[in-house]
Amino acid sequence: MIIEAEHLKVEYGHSVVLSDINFYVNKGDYLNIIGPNGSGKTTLIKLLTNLQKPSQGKLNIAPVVFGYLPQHLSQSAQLPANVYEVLKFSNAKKPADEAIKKLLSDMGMLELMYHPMRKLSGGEQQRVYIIRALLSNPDVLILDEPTSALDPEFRKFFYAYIEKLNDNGMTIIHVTHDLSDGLRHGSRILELDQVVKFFGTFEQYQLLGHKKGGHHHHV
Ligand SMILES: Nc1ncnc2c1ncn2[C@@H]1O[C@H](COP(=O)(O)OP(=O)(O)OP(=O)(O)O)[C@@H](O)[C@H]1O
Repeated sequence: MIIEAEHLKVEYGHSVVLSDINFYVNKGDYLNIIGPNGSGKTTLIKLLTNLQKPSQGKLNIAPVVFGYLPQHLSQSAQLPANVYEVLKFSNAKKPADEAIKKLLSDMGMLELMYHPMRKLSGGEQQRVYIIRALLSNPDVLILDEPTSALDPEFRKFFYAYIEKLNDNGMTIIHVTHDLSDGLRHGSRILELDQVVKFFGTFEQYQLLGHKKGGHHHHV
Protein backbone atom coordinates (compact mmCIF):
# COMPACT_ATOMS: atom_id res chain seq x y z
CA MET A 1 0.00 0.00 0.00
CA ILE A 2 1.44 3.37 -0.88
CA ILE A 3 -1.46 5.55 0.25
CA GLU A 4 -3.86 4.82 3.07
CA ALA A 5 -6.50 7.31 4.18
CA GLU A 6 -8.35 6.76 7.45
CA HIS A 7 -11.33 8.87 8.46
CA LEU A 8 -10.03 12.03 6.80
CA LYS A 9 -11.96 15.22 7.42
CA VAL A 10 -11.41 18.67 5.93
CA GLU A 11 -13.22 21.81 7.00
CA TYR A 12 -12.99 25.34 5.71
CA GLY A 13 -14.26 27.45 8.58
CA HIS A 14 -17.63 25.94 9.44
CA SER A 15 -18.18 24.11 6.17
CA VAL A 16 -17.23 20.46 5.99
CA VAL A 17 -15.76 19.68 2.58
CA LEU A 18 -14.63 16.09 3.18
CA SER A 19 -15.80 13.79 5.93
CA ASP A 20 -14.86 10.25 7.00
CA ILE A 21 -12.81 9.55 3.87
CA ASN A 22 -11.35 6.03 3.75
CA PHE A 23 -9.50 4.51 0.80
CA TYR A 24 -6.16 3.09 -0.22
CA VAL A 25 -3.89 2.96 -3.24
CA ASN A 26 -1.55 0.08 -4.03
CA LYS A 27 1.53 0.34 -6.18
CA GLY A 28 0.54 0.10 -9.84
CA ASP A 29 -3.12 0.97 -9.24
CA TYR A 30 -5.14 3.16 -11.56
CA LEU A 31 -7.51 5.16 -9.37
CA ASN A 32 -10.22 7.35 -10.87
CA ILE A 33 -11.51 10.00 -8.46
CA ILE A 34 -14.94 11.13 -9.59
CA GLY A 35 -17.70 13.38 -8.30
CA PRO A 36 -19.60 16.55 -9.19
CA ASN A 37 -18.28 20.13 -8.94
CA GLY A 38 -17.38 21.03 -5.40
CA SER A 39 -17.39 17.42 -4.17
CA GLY A 40 -13.89 17.69 -2.72
CA LYS A 41 -11.77 16.05 -5.43
CA THR A 42 -9.16 18.79 -5.64
CA THR A 43 -9.14 19.12 -1.86
CA LEU A 44 -8.30 15.43 -1.60
CA ILE A 45 -5.43 15.87 -4.07
CA LYS A 46 -4.14 18.75 -1.93
CA LEU A 47 -4.08 16.37 1.04
CA LEU A 48 -2.12 13.79 -0.96
CA THR A 49 0.42 16.36 -2.17
CA ASN A 50 0.73 17.88 1.30
CA LEU A 51 -0.68 21.28 0.31
CA GLN A 52 -3.43 20.85 2.89
CA LYS A 53 -3.71 19.23 6.30
CA PRO A 54 -6.75 17.21 7.37
CA SER A 55 -8.59 18.53 10.40
CA GLN A 56 -9.14 14.93 11.50
CA GLY A 57 -8.01 11.48 10.45
CA LYS A 58 -4.81 9.91 9.28
CA LEU A 59 -3.08 9.81 5.93
CA ASN A 60 -0.22 7.36 5.52
CA ILE A 61 1.91 7.86 2.43
CA ALA A 62 4.95 5.77 1.54
CA PRO A 63 8.07 7.67 0.45
CA VAL A 64 7.23 7.96 -3.24
CA VAL A 65 7.80 10.65 -5.86
CA PHE A 66 4.60 12.39 -6.95
CA GLY A 67 4.17 13.93 -10.37
CA TYR A 68 1.30 16.37 -10.41
CA LEU A 69 -0.56 17.80 -13.37
CA PRO A 70 -2.76 20.48 -11.83
CA GLN A 71 -6.21 21.42 -13.05
CA HIS A 72 -5.44 25.11 -13.59
CA LEU A 73 -2.48 26.03 -15.74
CA SER A 74 -3.15 29.73 -16.02
CA GLN A 75 0.35 30.77 -14.93
CA SER A 76 1.77 29.73 -18.30
CA ALA A 77 0.05 32.47 -20.27
CA GLN A 78 2.41 35.19 -19.04
CA LEU A 79 5.63 33.19 -19.03
CA PRO A 80 8.46 34.78 -21.01
CA ALA A 81 10.17 31.40 -21.16
CA ASN A 82 10.10 29.01 -24.08
CA VAL A 83 9.00 25.37 -23.95
CA TYR A 84 12.52 24.00 -23.52
CA GLU A 85 13.32 26.41 -20.69
CA VAL A 86 10.14 25.49 -18.82
CA LEU A 87 10.88 21.78 -19.12
CA LYS A 88 14.56 22.09 -18.25
CA PHE A 89 14.58 24.63 -15.45
CA SER A 90 11.27 24.19 -13.63
CA ASN A 91 12.49 20.76 -12.53
CA ALA A 92 15.03 20.55 -9.71
CA LYS A 93 16.56 17.48 -11.37
CA LYS A 94 17.36 19.34 -14.61
CA PRO A 95 16.27 16.56 -16.96
CA ALA A 96 18.59 15.53 -19.79
CA ASP A 97 17.95 17.12 -23.19
CA GLU A 98 17.46 13.65 -24.70
CA ALA A 99 14.63 12.91 -22.26
CA ILE A 100 13.03 16.28 -23.01
CA LYS A 101 13.26 15.73 -26.76
CA LYS A 102 11.93 12.17 -26.52
CA LEU A 103 8.81 13.30 -24.67
CA LEU A 104 8.31 16.35 -26.90
CA SER A 105 8.47 14.02 -29.87
CA ASP A 106 6.08 11.47 -28.25
CA MET A 107 3.60 14.28 -27.62
CA GLY A 108 3.92 15.74 -31.12
CA MET A 109 5.53 18.92 -29.79
CA LEU A 110 9.13 18.71 -31.01
CA GLU A 111 8.81 21.52 -33.54
CA LEU A 112 7.54 23.83 -30.78
CA MET A 113 10.57 23.26 -28.53
CA TYR A 114 11.83 26.84 -28.73
CA HIS A 115 8.48 28.59 -28.95
CA PRO A 116 7.58 30.99 -26.14
CA MET A 117 4.95 29.50 -23.83
CA ARG A 118 2.67 32.52 -24.24
CA LYS A 119 2.40 31.88 -27.98
CA LEU A 120 1.12 28.32 -27.55
CA SER A 121 -2.53 27.33 -27.63
CA GLY A 122 -4.20 26.14 -24.42
CA GLY A 123 -3.93 22.50 -25.50
CA GLU A 124 -0.26 22.88 -26.45
CA GLN A 125 0.49 24.46 -23.08
CA GLN A 126 -1.29 21.59 -21.41
CA ARG A 127 0.92 19.13 -23.30
CA VAL A 128 4.00 20.96 -22.00
CA TYR A 129 2.76 20.49 -18.45
CA ILE A 130 2.05 16.83 -19.11
CA ILE A 131 5.65 16.46 -20.28
CA ARG A 132 6.91 18.38 -17.27
CA ALA A 133 5.05 16.02 -14.92
CA LEU A 134 6.45 12.97 -16.74
CA LEU A 135 10.04 14.26 -16.71
CA SER A 136 10.20 13.92 -12.93
CA ASN A 137 9.76 10.17 -13.56
CA PRO A 138 7.19 9.89 -10.79
CA ASP A 139 6.12 6.75 -8.91
CA VAL A 140 2.64 8.22 -8.68
CA LEU A 141 1.23 10.45 -11.41
CA ILE A 142 -1.69 12.65 -10.37
CA LEU A 143 -3.81 13.97 -13.23
CA ASP A 144 -6.40 16.57 -12.21
CA GLU A 145 -8.82 16.81 -15.16
CA PRO A 146 -5.87 16.75 -17.52
CA THR A 147 -7.75 16.78 -20.78
CA SER A 148 -9.92 19.87 -20.44
CA ALA A 149 -8.04 21.70 -23.22
CA LEU A 150 -7.13 18.69 -25.36
CA ASP A 151 -8.77 17.79 -28.63
CA PRO A 152 -10.42 14.33 -28.94
CA GLU A 153 -7.61 12.87 -31.02
CA PHE A 154 -4.84 13.84 -28.63
CA ARG A 155 -7.03 12.85 -25.71
CA LYS A 156 -7.25 9.31 -27.06
CA PHE A 157 -3.51 9.21 -27.61
CA PHE A 158 -2.92 10.66 -24.14
CA TYR A 159 -4.92 7.99 -22.33
CA ALA A 160 -3.29 5.22 -24.34
CA TYR A 161 0.06 6.70 -23.29
CA ILE A 162 -0.99 6.83 -19.63
CA GLU A 163 -2.16 3.20 -19.82
CA LYS A 164 1.26 2.19 -21.09
CA LEU A 165 2.90 3.97 -18.17
CA ASN A 166 0.48 2.19 -15.85
CA ASP A 167 1.30 -1.18 -17.48
CA ASN A 168 4.94 -0.44 -16.72
CA GLY A 169 4.17 0.02 -13.03
CA MET A 170 3.43 3.71 -12.65
CA THR A 171 0.60 4.39 -10.22
CA ILE A 172 -2.03 6.70 -11.71
CA ILE A 173 -4.50 8.89 -9.84
CA HIS A 174 -6.92 10.42 -12.29
CA VAL A 175 -9.42 13.10 -11.26
CA THR A 176 -12.36 13.56 -13.57
CA HIS A 177 -15.97 14.72 -13.67
CA ASP A 178 -17.23 11.57 -15.23
CA LEU A 179 -16.03 8.24 -16.47
CA SER A 180 -16.17 8.75 -20.19
CA ASP A 181 -12.39 9.30 -20.29
CA GLY A 182 -9.43 7.35 -19.16
CA LEU A 183 -11.28 4.43 -17.72
CA ARG A 184 -9.64 1.07 -17.93
CA HIS A 185 -10.53 -2.36 -16.74
CA GLY A 186 -9.02 -3.24 -13.42
CA SER A 187 -9.03 0.40 -12.43
CA ARG A 188 -10.52 1.51 -9.15
CA ILE A 189 -13.08 4.22 -8.57
CA LEU A 190 -13.34 6.57 -5.63
CA GLU A 191 -16.58 8.50 -5.89
CA LEU A 192 -16.80 11.56 -3.68
CA ASP A 193 -19.54 13.90 -2.66
CA GLN A 194 -18.18 15.21 0.63
CA VAL A 195 -18.25 11.59 1.81
CA VAL A 196 -17.15 8.46 -0.06
CA LYS A 197 -20.10 7.37 -2.21
CA PHE A 198 -18.26 4.42 -3.68
CA PHE A 199 -14.83 2.85 -3.45
CA GLY A 200 -14.09 -0.28 -5.43
CA THR A 201 -13.33 -1.60 -8.87
CA PHE A 202 -14.94 -0.37 -12.06
CA GLU A 203 -16.51 -3.81 -12.49
CA GLN A 204 -18.14 -3.59 -9.04
CA TYR A 205 -19.31 -0.09 -9.91
CA GLN A 206 -21.00 -1.40 -13.05
CA LEU A 207 -22.65 -4.21 -11.10
CA LEU A 208 -24.33 -1.52 -9.00
CA GLY A 209 -25.93 -0.25 -12.19
CA HIS A 210 -23.63 2.68 -12.83
CA LYS A 211 -22.77 3.68 -16.33
CA LYS A 212 -19.93 5.74 -17.63
CA GLY A 213 -20.58 9.28 -16.50
CA GLY A 214 -23.62 8.10 -14.54
CA HIS A 215 -25.09 9.39 -11.30
CA HIS A 216 -24.10 8.50 -7.82
CA HIS A 217 -25.56 6.11 -5.35
CA HIS A 218 -25.26 5.49 -1.67
CA VAL A 219 -23.49 2.22 -0.90
N1 LIG B 1 -9.50 27.47 0.18
C1 LIG B 1 -10.81 27.26 0.33
N2 LIG B 1 -11.52 27.95 1.23
C2 LIG B 1 -12.84 27.72 1.40
N3 LIG B 1 -13.55 26.82 0.70
C3 LIG B 1 -12.89 26.10 -0.21
C4 LIG B 1 -11.49 26.28 -0.46
N4 LIG B 1 -11.11 25.41 -1.43
C5 LIG B 1 -12.22 24.74 -1.78
N5 LIG B 1 -13.30 25.13 -1.06
C6 LIG B 1 -14.66 24.59 -1.13
O1 LIG B 1 -14.58 23.21 -0.92
C7 LIG B 1 -15.49 22.49 -1.74
C8 LIG B 1 -14.72 21.41 -2.51
O2 LIG B 1 -13.86 22.04 -3.48
P1 LIG B 1 -12.93 21.19 -4.44
O3 LIG B 1 -12.14 22.16 -5.24
O4 LIG B 1 -12.19 20.19 -3.64
O5 LIG B 1 -14.02 20.45 -5.35
P2 LIG B 1 -13.84 19.63 -6.70
O6 LIG B 1 -14.54 18.33 -6.49
O7 LIG B 1 -12.41 19.57 -7.07
O8 LIG B 1 -14.67 20.53 -7.73
P3 LIG B 1 -14.52 20.77 -9.31
O9 LIG B 1 -15.05 19.55 -9.98
O10 LIG B 1 -15.40 21.95 -9.53
O11 LIG B 1 -13.07 21.05 -9.59
C9 LIG B 1 -16.16 23.52 -2.62
O12 LIG B 1 -17.42 23.78 -2.08
C10 LIG B 1 -15.26 24.73 -2.52
O13 LIG B 1 -16.01 25.93 -2.62
